[in-house]
Amino acid sequence: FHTSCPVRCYSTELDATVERHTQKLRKYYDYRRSNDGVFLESGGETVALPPQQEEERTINAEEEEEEEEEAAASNNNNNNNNHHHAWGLPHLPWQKSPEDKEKKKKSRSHCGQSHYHVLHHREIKRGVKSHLREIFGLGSELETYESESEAKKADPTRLTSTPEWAALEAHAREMKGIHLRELLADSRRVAALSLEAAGAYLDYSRQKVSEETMRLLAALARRMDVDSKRQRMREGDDVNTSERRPVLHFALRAAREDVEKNFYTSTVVREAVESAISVRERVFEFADAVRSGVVRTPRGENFASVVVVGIGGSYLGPEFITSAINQNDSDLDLRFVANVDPEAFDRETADLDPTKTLIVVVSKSWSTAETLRNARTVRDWILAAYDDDVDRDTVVASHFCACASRSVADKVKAWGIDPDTRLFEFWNWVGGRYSSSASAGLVPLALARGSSAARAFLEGARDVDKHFFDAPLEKNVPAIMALLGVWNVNFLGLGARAVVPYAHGLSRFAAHVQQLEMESNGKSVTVDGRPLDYTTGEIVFGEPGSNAQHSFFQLLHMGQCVPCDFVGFLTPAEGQRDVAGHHELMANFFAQPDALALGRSFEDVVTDVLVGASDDVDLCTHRTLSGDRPSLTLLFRTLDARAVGALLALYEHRTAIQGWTWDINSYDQWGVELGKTLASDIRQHLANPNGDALNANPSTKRLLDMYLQANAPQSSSSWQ
Ligand SMILES: O=P(O)(O)OC[C@H]1O[C@H](O)[C@H](O)[C@@H](O)[C@@H]1O
Repeated sequence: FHTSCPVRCYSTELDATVERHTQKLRKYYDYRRSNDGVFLESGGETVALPPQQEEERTINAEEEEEEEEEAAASNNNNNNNNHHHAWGLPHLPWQKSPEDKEKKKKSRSHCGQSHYHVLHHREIKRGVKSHLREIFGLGSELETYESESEAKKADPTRLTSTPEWAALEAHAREMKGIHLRELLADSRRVAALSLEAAGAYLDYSRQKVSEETMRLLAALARRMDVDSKRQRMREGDDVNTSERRPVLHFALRAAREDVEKNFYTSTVVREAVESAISVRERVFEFADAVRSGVVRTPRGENFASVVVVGIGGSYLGPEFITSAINQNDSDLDLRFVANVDPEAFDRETADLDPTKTLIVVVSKSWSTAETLRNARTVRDWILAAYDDDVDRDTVVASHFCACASRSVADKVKAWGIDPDTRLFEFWNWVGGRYSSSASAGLVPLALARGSSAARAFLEGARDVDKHFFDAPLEKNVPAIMALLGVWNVNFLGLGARAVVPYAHGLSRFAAHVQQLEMESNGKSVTVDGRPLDYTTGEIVFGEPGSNAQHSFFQLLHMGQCVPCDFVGFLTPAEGQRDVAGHHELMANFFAQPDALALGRSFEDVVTDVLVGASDDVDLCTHRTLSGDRPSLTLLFRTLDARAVGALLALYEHRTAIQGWTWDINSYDQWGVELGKTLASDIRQHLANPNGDALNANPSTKRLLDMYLQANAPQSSSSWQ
């Protein structure tokens, strides 16, 4: 309780009482309120903070802004009135009544995402209060507790209380009013807002930013100590604070030279690099032996296919990298079975010969229910294909290998896999979604595409690691991408992002980035447990271009504004000789960002009618695109293993910089645990419906009854 108590978020008058109980709690109650405002005692100094609450400030700012917008719109309306009449447009009610404004104000407080900030804050506050009541026997003192959230809001260490945050809020009001058409007309801007590093060229001139915006964002990141957090990661400190471990996935692609030349100096990192190299070499040796037929099936035949069983980080990254790197030689046929739906297994294995299939089970924890179930299904499938001529243990030992944490070696052994030869371990300093450069990604990649492709992949990632650790934030590709995300989410209110690679090989890239970012940065408390009052994380989705243009791009052009990452390649992918086809693809790649940014003005559409190119006056408003929709362009030379490694590392580091700026831990995922626990109770209930009654709400009970009825022998269930 003492070290994790979130009470320290709140101002309190409780010190005197609490001190009677424990001296240690004192540091959690260091706020004082006075009638003049809020005072924070910090290191013996008292800092006065303005009494106005942040929520009020935001609402006032928004109102001012709205009034400005209304005034601008009304001017615009007067200027354009002739158009409206000439083209028969409906009257547009620019002016809002005072009642409308009042209604809007009411509905705005605690709506959308901020409802959840308030909810989480209340949840913790309620818990803390009952904790104090039960453990410390506090009673009437808690009355004062109700008003303490004001002090919390004025905590100057909180991201939203920093002067840099306020400066960005003010700056955003200015930038919102400048259309991208105007910004893009400035020829100096492209040079200022683009850079090349580690084989990647980033153009972010189509973001709604100026050089000043970037300066302010870097200042915010520095205020949040991003530079020193990055250094702490590089030195192997426990930056994953809630799990008390370092975060060292960059060590997985380091070379010995990086240690010898003191790029990495700490003992922790040096040891990590050494362990990574030794497992990596074992992986490559094994993969080469399988591919060359030295390692064979129990019947002495060559393996023809590989089935990788894993889920989440043990699936999405490995699938992304292996499908992106296509060597087009005599590759082993590679399949992934992730979903616990039996259909996944059936579909992926229907055309495979089990006696010639090597199985790679990827699970860091070796306890993920879906993976263990699928692994059992695969084992049964293989065993069933053998007559009694080969003994069961030999079949499992020959057909299976494992990528898992060393700490679960016993469980791997119990499964029938020899931990000394067939376990390719990774360490607790590699998070699941960061394990593509660990054995989780390297075993499938080296088996399917060869060890030289896997080495090139690691080198591409290593180039980015070096750039990431060395370059200042202003010249750092992943840092710039990260801060643009913060800008869009927190200052422009754009919480989603589309990732659109113009390369068929990157079909699974968006799914990987989705997990990487959403699991890393979707958090509700700061690293030290304080409830957040700002949004973190981005809603990431995507499909490869040009397919995406024909599915969700309509909304991006005319509906909600969703910033996009466009990823493209200057030359066709390795082995692809259809250059004209690549031109066709890239014509779309270059066109879409401009269509989003520039849109199509009403005047332009009207001109079509005037010159006779179109005769449908009624469609003028339908065909107008307001533009001003931000995107960034990321270009690589060609889609090869090196570029895939670079892409992987860029997005990993982007995620880190955002997490540090948002003051959250990007390396835990407590949110996914609850669902697993509930599923476990339900699983038991489904296996034994007549056993102990399930403690569930009426809705779930009813749904389960329907389910059990439908699956009962001779079911006659109906939906009524
Ligand atoms: O590799 P495993 O231990 O099987 O974990 C597989 C996945 O399951 C979890 O639910 C996590 O949300 C993921 O981060 C993890 O990658």
